[in-house]
Amino acid sequence: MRACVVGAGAVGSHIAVRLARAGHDVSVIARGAHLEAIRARGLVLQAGEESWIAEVAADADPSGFGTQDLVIVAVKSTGLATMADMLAPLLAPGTAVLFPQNGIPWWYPVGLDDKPEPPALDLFGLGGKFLSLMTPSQIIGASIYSANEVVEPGVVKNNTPQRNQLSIGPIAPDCAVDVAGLRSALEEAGIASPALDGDIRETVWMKLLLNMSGSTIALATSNKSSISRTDPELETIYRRIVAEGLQIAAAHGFPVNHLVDIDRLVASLPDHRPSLLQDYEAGRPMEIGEIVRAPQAFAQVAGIDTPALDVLAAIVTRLARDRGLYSG
Ligand SMILES: NC(=O)C1=CN([C@@H]2O[C@H](COP(=O)(O)OP(=O)(O)OC[C@H]3O[C@@H](n4cnc5c(N)ncnc54)[C@H](OP(=O)(O)O)[C@@H]3O)[C@@H](O)[C@H]2O)C=CC1
Ligand SMILES: CC(C)(CO)C(=O)C(=O)O
Repeated sequence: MRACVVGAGAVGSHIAVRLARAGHDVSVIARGAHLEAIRARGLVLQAGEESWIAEVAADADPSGFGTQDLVIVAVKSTGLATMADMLAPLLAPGTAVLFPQNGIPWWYPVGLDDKPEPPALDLFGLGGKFLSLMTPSQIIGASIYSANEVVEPGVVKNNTPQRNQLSIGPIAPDCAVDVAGLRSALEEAGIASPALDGDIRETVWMKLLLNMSGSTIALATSNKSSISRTDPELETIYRRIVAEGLQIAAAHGFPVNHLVDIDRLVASLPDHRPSLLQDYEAGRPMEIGEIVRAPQAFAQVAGIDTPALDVLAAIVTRLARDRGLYSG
């Protein structure tokens, strides 16, 4: 398979190295010192006791890579608009395009069946750009559980070597992608990708439960996600926000309570600085809109009170605005 990872940072580099190790023809789009290091020394993945180097083609400009079987758009949601302008040379009518962002994704309303109308979020405006480049039948929705960090240019550390899961699914009924084949390729590369019973949006909501709670608490307190496990008072807040998230998801047609074991969620909170905190500390634009404000907006249109989320949202939005990292 010819695969290009567009925006090979923490998550994208992890996937790129694993796919390359599994024998796929992988290229990456990166920039700055990270790009220079990949070109000079290869892309390094450290996972537990293991360390691998993948010699992947790397560039800041995708136009030389040609069309692909798979494009993984692994930038933050905040980088999607710019990246959309660069994607065309990679795309053929049969290219599968996978979006593994955290939070409510831009494609949420595309192909949504008879579920309640979502709120009108600015991020849904990205549909105009992407759907001029590809059809919904090419798009693979995704939700990723895999904790990664670029620890130095060219080197990515995986903080959850025991659990790396990329759940994927079509966003629309007329999907033209061999999703089962793609899942097998991911599994063979060492990334779990279980078959899903329901709509990929269900999985997106289940992941969002973790980020709207654990990532915001970690950001507000400058701690790893595990602080919501080791500090009893924060654990209480974490549980309240997850409960609120479950109500929001159910009100929007995704009742996932029976799939969520809150004690297991608490027990598995990773020793990892969540990407939201990584961005804050590095002074990069933050996914406050997608991870924090979006679930609030979904709650509002459904008439659901979210007192715990609202407190955290006010604090982390203030933090992000004060550093100019969120302007919504
Ligand atoms: N990190 C994690 O552990 C997890 C992250 N996620 C989600 O995955 C998504 C990706 O996150 P993550 O991997 O952490 O993000 P990163 O910021 O680490 O990676 C994105 C990469 O894309 C690069 N990039 C952005 N725009 C361009 C451009 N125009 N040209 C070339 N390169 C570009 C960035 O470069 P630069 O650094 O120069 O901006 C960066 O290297 C997010 O939605 C995140 O929430 C989900 C689960 C876990
Ligand atoms: C908490 C975690 C690692 C789960 O994948 C995550 O989503 C993030 O760092 O943004």
